[in-house]
Amino acid sequence: MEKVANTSDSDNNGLTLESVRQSLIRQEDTIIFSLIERAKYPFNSPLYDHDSLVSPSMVESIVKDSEALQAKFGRYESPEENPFFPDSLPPLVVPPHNYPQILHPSGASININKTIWDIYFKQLLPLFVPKGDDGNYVPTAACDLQCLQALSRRIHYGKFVAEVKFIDAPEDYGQAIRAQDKDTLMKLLTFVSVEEMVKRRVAKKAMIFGQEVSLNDDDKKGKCKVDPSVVSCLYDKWVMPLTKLVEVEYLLCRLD
Ligand SMILES: C=C(O[C@@H]1C=C(C(=O)O)C=C[C@H]1O)C(=O)O
Repeated sequence: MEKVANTSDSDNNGLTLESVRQSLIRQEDTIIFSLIERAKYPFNSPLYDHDSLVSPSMVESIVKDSEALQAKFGRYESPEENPFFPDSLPPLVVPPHNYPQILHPSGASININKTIWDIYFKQLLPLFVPKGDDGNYVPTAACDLQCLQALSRRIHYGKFVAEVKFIDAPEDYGQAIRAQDKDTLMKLLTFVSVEEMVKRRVAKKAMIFGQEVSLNDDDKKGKCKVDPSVVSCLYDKWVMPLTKLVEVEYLLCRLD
């Protein structure tokens, strides 16, 4: 009988490295459109102020309450979704959807949203929104929520990437996992040429999605709504390294 070269189709509900990469490419659109939407508003610092050490900021309350509402209707039943405030989420009010169990159970609970939250507000936001305060706090927070959820979904999708890579080469990965060797795992899962393509593609998408569209061809194109080099830098410095961190964390407990 002929040997099947790639076992991932049968083992993983049709998920392959190619299909997870296609999903990451589509998620780039969501991330870039959500950044463009957030860039409509200035920084709006009152959203992020704490009155005291104990009381939450406005954005924290809005994200927390939005997550609670979405949890009731099953958002976090999906293995692709991870909450920023996982404690005390309300129970489901709808029947659970039976998502296929693709991920290894111990890796499924990895959640690095605290890191994503800090990077988004402290480092990323000041890079692409103008300074100022226009009072549109709730629409601005709604955009922050969109950006956070899109970034979180993309970065935690590293679990699926890691799963298909493991299934495709269980011996190579198995050895490094048993040795709990993070450096070797990082080397095995890294594809520099893919990362270079991602950086170039997201810059190009930012340029195309963020341009002014006019019916008059003679109109001068204004500047992009989000600087393409900021998007490429976001992927280079944070999105891809964090995705790989999730991949390593997932693999470390893949044989538990
Ligand atoms: C996601 C993958 O794993 C790694 C992370 C990448 C990313 O976050 O875009 C790209 C290439 C790999 O170094 C992949 O192989 O596609």
